[in-house]
Amino acid sequence: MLLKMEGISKNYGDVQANRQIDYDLKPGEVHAIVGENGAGKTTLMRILYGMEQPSSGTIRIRGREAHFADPKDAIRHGIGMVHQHFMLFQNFTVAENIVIGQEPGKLRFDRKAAIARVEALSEQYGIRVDPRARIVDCPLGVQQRVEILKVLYQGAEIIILDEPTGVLTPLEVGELLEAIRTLTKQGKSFILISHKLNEVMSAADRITVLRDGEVTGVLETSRTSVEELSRLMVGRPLAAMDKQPASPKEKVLEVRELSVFGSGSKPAVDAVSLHVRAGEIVGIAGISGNGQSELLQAISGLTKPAQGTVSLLGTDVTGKSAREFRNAGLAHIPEDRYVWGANKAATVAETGTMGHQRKLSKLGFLQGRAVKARVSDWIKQYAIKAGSPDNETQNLSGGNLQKLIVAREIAQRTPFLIAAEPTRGVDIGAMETIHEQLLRKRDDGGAILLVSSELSEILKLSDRILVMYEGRIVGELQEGEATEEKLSLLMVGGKRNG
Ligand SMILES: Nc1ncnc2c1ncn2[C@@H]1O[C@H](COP(=O)(O)OP(=O)(O)OP(=O)(O)O)[C@@H](O)[C@H]1O
Repeated sequence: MLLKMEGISKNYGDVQANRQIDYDLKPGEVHAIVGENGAGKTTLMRILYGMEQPSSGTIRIRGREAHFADPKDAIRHGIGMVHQHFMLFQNFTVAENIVIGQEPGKLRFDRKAAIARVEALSEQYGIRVDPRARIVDCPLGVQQRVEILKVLYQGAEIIILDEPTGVLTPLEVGELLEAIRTLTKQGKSFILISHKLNEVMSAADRITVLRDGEVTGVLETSRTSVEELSRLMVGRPLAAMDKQPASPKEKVLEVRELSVFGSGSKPAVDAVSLHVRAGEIVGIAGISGNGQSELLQAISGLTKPAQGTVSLLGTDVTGKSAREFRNAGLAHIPEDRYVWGANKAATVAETGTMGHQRKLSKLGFLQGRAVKARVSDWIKQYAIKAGSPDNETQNLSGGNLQKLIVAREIAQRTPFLIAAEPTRGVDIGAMETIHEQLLRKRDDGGAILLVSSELSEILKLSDRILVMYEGRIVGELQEGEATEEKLSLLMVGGKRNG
């Protein structure tokens, strides 16, 4: 056995994040780990990568007991980790990022040698990159390949992939799965952490399921199903969702000829017009980086547009502040929960009021008890593993923080909601709850603009779908006529037939 983790436990105060976990990995194997938010997946991997020490348990590599004081130790033992948020230097080239820490050249950085090494590595493992390209200019799929080459350069035999497909396009997901297949043929092994059970089923040989810090099953992929995995993860079968046709009413959001400049010389959003009515969900499909982020920032008051107008319920709010947008009826589940949605040092209750303090204040004082009661309700309703409302936000697992922000924004009962990647990083049970809540808001007359890189999510929830490509809306499809194929074609700039 290449890797054997035995009886791993980890406590954080009263929280038992890992309980007596056994996990092993063979050479050339993909062994996935699945489980609800807060089940303990990240904790187990942080232990394997030397970022945390277990409270008890042992790790063996090829039969020999190993102790990792820090990630450098883990790397020396052949363990590499590709994090959910890539850790590359944006202004450096691909080659520089790969060799950093073990650069060729004694006194000066030997650029030519670095490029040659990266070319050889890329050839050896069949993973294509341009060593001279700067990271800022590389799409996310390429950046991920750079991360994988970087750990291979460091000598990794075991590669941990933490939620690797969250930010990828369908095409890039296919390329990643192909790269995994090529590397396992060469004897490399993968630990794959993912909430996407279909991808897990197609990539993994075995799957370990965690629930509340414990192993509830170790399954051969060929002998299990998505249904069995869900049951082991969540402890109950998932119900099919019932979506009634929409009955759209008055226009709530109206955007006219909106243009926004981003970092490039061309507008990131180019004369976009759209509207969302009360009682409908309008989905925006598109490969990330086609202007969706800039569009959302301009229609939520985070940036000012160069041109065009935005109105909410008939009031022109163009160029107003985020607070004025909120006062005019906006709630916003932001794309990046750490940049816009939460303050890590705040308590769970404070994060639960961010952006909405005024509504919860009397005579300028925040009503602490009322806030805690509300947050406690959400904790129950969305099954958020948060401990108490006084806990620190930074102790929440990624998916639990996402659930808290979603709960906060839906609970405002505003006429308009922007939902950007609302289920990124959340488990299938929570995804079901979030989808139900979004539909309920729509049925209560809310107008929702949904932006998601998950086509299945767009197709499941939207009443109308707009496709964004290079800053423009290049197509509009009604609920019944949209398919994954039609959307995918429009998303890469292709024309719609018939
Ligand atoms: N530093 C910490 N202090 C206190 N509690 C923590 C800390 N890190 C994690 N936890 C808790 O340990 C539990 C397991 O968290 P972990 O991040 O391992 O879950 P996960 O399965 O990776 O979840 P997700 O799918 O949301 O990423 C959670 O209840 C979390 O709140």
